[in-house]
Amino acid sequence: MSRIAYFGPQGTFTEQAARTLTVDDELLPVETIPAALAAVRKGEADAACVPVENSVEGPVTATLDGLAEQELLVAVAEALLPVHFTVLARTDGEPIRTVASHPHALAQVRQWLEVNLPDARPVAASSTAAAAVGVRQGEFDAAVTAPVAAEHYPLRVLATEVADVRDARTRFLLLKPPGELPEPTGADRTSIVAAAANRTGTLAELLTELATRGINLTRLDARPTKGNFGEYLFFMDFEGHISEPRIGDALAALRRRCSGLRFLGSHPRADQVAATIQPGAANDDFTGAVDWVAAVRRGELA
Ligand SMILES: O=C(O)C(=O)C[C@]1(C(=O)O)C=C[C@@H](O)C=C1
Repeated sequence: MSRIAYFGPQGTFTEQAARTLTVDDELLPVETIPAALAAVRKGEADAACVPVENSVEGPVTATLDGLAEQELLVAVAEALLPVHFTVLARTDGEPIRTVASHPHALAQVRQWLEVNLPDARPVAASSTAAAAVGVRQGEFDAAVTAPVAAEHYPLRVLATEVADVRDARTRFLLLKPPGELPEPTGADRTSIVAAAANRTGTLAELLTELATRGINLTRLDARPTKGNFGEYLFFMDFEGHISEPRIGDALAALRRRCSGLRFLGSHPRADQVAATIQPGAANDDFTGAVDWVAAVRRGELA
């Protein structure tokens, strides 16, 4: 049985994601995303489950920063959850003056709050479930939570299915120390973080390495290096698996071009969308071309 640290406490969306990614494993709630990553790095957990991006609010920066720093962790699986919220309130019927949640959650219900709780002040909490704990303890009057939080925290259900944007989704990663990679499935995602020199055209050069190999980018986020203005780390997700010749070829080219490159994993996509393969960019095209060069070198082909 593995120990999975997840961004908790109990009743977060991340707990739901961890349950879809694990079977019979021990789930360990921790208060923050850095704490979940640290638990794996310190050997207190075998894997960590954390959110990485939301279709409305974009990247979860604590996860990106945590993956760029310290010992390497790689994603071995992902989960995609639909995101709509339940609003839980104190049970004494007092007016609601504060409404707490994770900043990503508050951003996804801004319009709903303006219409339905116009007098309530939004307050950032470390997670949606931590906000519910805060309401139980009398710190806040209401919390914007995952639907499952209502089962863990006995509070008054003020509203369900709350979301400014229908069909919002959050993607979660299961992260482990480097080891055996998941098998390729044909519908995989590879993630990297690249440090590039601050000069004209570097980002375009990196993207061109993918584009010329017919590799479809699925996410691009820039995070500051926290040093000089203008210096960024580029987080890229693209279709394909490192075991494929076309992806290996692209990674080798990126490795040459970047001042620093971290491989953050190749794993099956939760939506099972198969990679788009451009003409001339199939794995057979890459291996065939390498074989041809070898034959020419041996003097077998003109
Ligand atoms: O606080 C939680 O419940 C989380 O799992 C975090 C998180 C996020 O980081 O985006 C997950 C999904 C929702 O988009 C809102 C919050």
